[in-house]
Amino acid sequence: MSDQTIPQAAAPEVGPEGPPAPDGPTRRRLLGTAGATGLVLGAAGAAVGYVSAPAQATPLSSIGAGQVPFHVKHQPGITEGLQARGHLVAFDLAAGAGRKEAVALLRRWSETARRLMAGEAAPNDDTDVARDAGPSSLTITFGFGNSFFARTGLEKQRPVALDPLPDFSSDHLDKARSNGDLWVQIGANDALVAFHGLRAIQKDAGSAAKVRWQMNGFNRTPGATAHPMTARNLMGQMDGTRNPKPTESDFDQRIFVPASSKKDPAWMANGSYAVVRRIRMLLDDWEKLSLTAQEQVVGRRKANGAPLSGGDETTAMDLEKTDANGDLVVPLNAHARITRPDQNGGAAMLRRPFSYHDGIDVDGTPDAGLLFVCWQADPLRGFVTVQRKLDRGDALSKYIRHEASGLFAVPGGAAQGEYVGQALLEA
Ligand SMILES: C=CC1=C(C)c2cc3[nH]c(cc4nc(cc5[nH]c(cc1n2)c(C)c5CCC(=O)O)C(CCC(=O)O)=C4C)c(C)c3C=C
Ligand SMILES: [Fe+2]
Repeated sequence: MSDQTIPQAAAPEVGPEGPPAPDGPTRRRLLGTAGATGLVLGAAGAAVGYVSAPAQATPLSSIGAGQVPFHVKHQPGITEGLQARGHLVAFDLAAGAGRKEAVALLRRWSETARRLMAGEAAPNDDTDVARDAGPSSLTITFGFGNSFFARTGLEKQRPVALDPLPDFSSDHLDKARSNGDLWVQIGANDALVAFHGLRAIQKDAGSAAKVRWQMNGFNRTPGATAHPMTARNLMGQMDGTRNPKPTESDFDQRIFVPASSKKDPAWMANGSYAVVRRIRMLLDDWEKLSLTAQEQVVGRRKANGAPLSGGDETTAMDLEKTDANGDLVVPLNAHARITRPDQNGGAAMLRRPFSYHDGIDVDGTPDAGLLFVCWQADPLRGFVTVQRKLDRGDALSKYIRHEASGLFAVPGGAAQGEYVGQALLEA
């Protein structure tokens, strides 16, 4: 199994003629051809309807061609750059389904994920939704919730780290949209490719599992701005500046379970724990604040993400700096101050969220915010430690509401010929 060293999804090597094919063009090559050619012809010939694609190969655009490998040390969808579109979906095993059905399901899901991530058709009944696109950096990531283990008779394999998250005073959680036996995260840089993945995963579930909840999210399209590495959230802030970087020496130790872990079961080696929170943003209240007030809430400049103590986005925050009146320039309750690892006993997590917008309530309030997904080797030391601190006095808390929650054990990536979770299910 190869090491996963791809901070951004890589485009496959596709020459002007497409990838070499031993016995004629591959399906993906044809898909790319049809997509690109159809686009050009479609613009010119809209009045005469669709034109069938000629057989010459035309390379996919760089976004369509982005491909993330499936058989890697850590599951895909954790360290890759943010994707433009995301779907989160949780399933509960059906009544009467147990370990045997779970094995078959994870086998089906893994094969579907492997194929779709390579830009191939789904194994059964492909819906053709992504026919004209490449893999568009599709990732499909699988996790297990606390309730999965009793359902499958695998209680002894349940990680202690999956103990339910504590209640936080600011929680407004909807139980029906929280947790679940199984969790799947689907991300891609194209909305149709992502939906295609979601539909295939749902169809694969068949009678073995039923959807418990499902959420849709989005991020900026790659290449759409001059600051490709730091995205903005729906409050307009640069969000992700201080994320741990794969190049840092302690990155793996903070984000992934080591094979030598004494507190995690062996099947979690190279895995990670995902905390998922649907956090609504109270945008009407937030947008009434002046720019200065918004910056005081976060502790960073809105325009460029620089700390209020000065410099640019990457400048270290000076926590002690005072203004002419002797007041701290980064307020004591500023979000970016109190979430820092050095204020939380070293607690760190990799935040990899999607924004969401689920329409407008009857009173005109947007149902919009953040599908906050964070990754860590230990959720108690990571998310829980920081959220407890935020619960005690985060200036941002007046403007957000946690509405749903999930905690999932995400095993390491599947080796060639294996399926995700095999080490657990065949333990
Ligand atoms: C419990 C963990 C966290 C929750 C929940 C959370 C919600 C949340 N955050 C923002 C906006 C920003 N967060 C920023 C930094 C930041 N946030 C957390 C943790 C949670 N945030 C951490 C660990 C950090 C990094 C701290 C550090 O290492 O210094 C920032 C600043 C820029 C950045 O570093 O990303 C912003 C902006 C929102 C809007 C939100 C809920 C909707
Ligand atoms: Fe934050």
